[in-house]
Amino acid sequence: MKVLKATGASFEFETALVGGAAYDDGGHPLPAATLDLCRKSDAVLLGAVGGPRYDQIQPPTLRPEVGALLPLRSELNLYANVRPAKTLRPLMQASPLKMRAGSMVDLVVMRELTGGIYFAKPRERRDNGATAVDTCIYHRHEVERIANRAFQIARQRRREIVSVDKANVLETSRLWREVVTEMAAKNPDVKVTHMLVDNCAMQLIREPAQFDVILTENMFGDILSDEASMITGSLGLLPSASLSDEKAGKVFGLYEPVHGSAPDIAGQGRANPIAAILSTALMLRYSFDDDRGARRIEDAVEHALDAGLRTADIFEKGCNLVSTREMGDAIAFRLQSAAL
Ligand SMILES: NC(=O)c1ccc[n+]([C@@H]2O[C@H](COP(=O)([O-])OP(=O)(O)OC[C@H]3O[C@@H](n4cnc5c(N)ncnc54)[C@H](O)[C@@H]3O)[C@@H](O)[C@H]2O)c1
Ligand SMILES: CC(C)[C@H](C(=O)O)[C@@H](O)C(=O)O
Ligand SMILES: [Mg+2]
Repeated sequence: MKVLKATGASFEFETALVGGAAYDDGGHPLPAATLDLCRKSDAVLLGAVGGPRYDQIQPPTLRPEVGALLPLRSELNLYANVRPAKTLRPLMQASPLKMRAGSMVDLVVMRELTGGIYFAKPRERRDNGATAVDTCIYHRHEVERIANRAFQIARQRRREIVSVDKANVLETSRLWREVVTEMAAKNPDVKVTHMLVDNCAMQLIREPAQFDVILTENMFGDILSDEASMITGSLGLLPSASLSDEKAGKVFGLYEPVHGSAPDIAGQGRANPIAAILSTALMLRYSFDDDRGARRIEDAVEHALDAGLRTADIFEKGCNLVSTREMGDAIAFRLQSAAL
């Protein structure tokens, strides 16, 4: 919010509880008032939910992830999850991969977000708990709509989609591949290839530069986006946009970092705020049709890094170690001074 205010544009902010904070307050991680407020808004900024304090709540449907984050995504129809991963120029050395041309990354994971094994039923225990069941279901229209968004995004980039699945084993993946193949024939301006998810996990480390758009289902996208983040240097750098259908030229979206609540470092001023800050840039780009504003935020982030500021996760010798707040302040300050 500090960074958005520093852009000089006018926003009306309202806040609402979600996750553990909402559970502590009223016994439910997604209060009806929070969902209503999201529905009435043009866009939602979300702070990560979850943490060890809430991992044992029974039933699991009252936990922050299953009881709040997933219902928010499905209730708001946020089926298209855009997760860009890009090597930032000042952080060329921050990747644990040996830096050579092939290990630079500039890709987008297009993750299907409201279907698959995260949502399908039955999901239950049987035999007094000794057997566990999760179900993976995909419908043709769910694949079509996320693939359509991937084609749109690819057209703004290098026009290459790698569709990632496990079609050698899973029936849902065979449907996925069938539908994407049909759609590729109708969109010949975009190059579409297919890759099995285990190979993709390996190729991301071997030569991440080969990827432009990775189109994939819910759980594979969750895993591959965390993997892609590390190629850029830290999970603390990766933003995400979860988008609904376009209505009357407007795209409703929820914006959050790819990372979680980082309980191991929470409250110590060590978390990198850049993933959250870059998520506000995606908000301007997708929900407010303000690409210039988005670029200004992205430039301010790069400026702070160019100035040598580093939170602990991306610290390198010779740089200036700063706290979460100091990094946020520096980025906001840059935006304010650039606006003068
Ligand atoms: N969108 C969300 O709300 C979301 C996403 C992922 C995980 N979670 C939840 O978060 C909790 C913790 O999960 P986890 O530990 O597996 O994943 P996590 O993403 O919270 O943390 C994984 C590792 O990355 C580090 N990290 C994460 N964000 C960072 C940042 N901004 N700066 C520096 N380091 C950072 C953490 O310190 C940790 O070592 C769980 O309850 C999980 O369900 C929530
Ligand atoms: C917290 C969890 C439910 C969530 C997911 O798996 O989608 C997170 O890992 C993410 O990537 O947004
Ligand atoms: Mg995840």
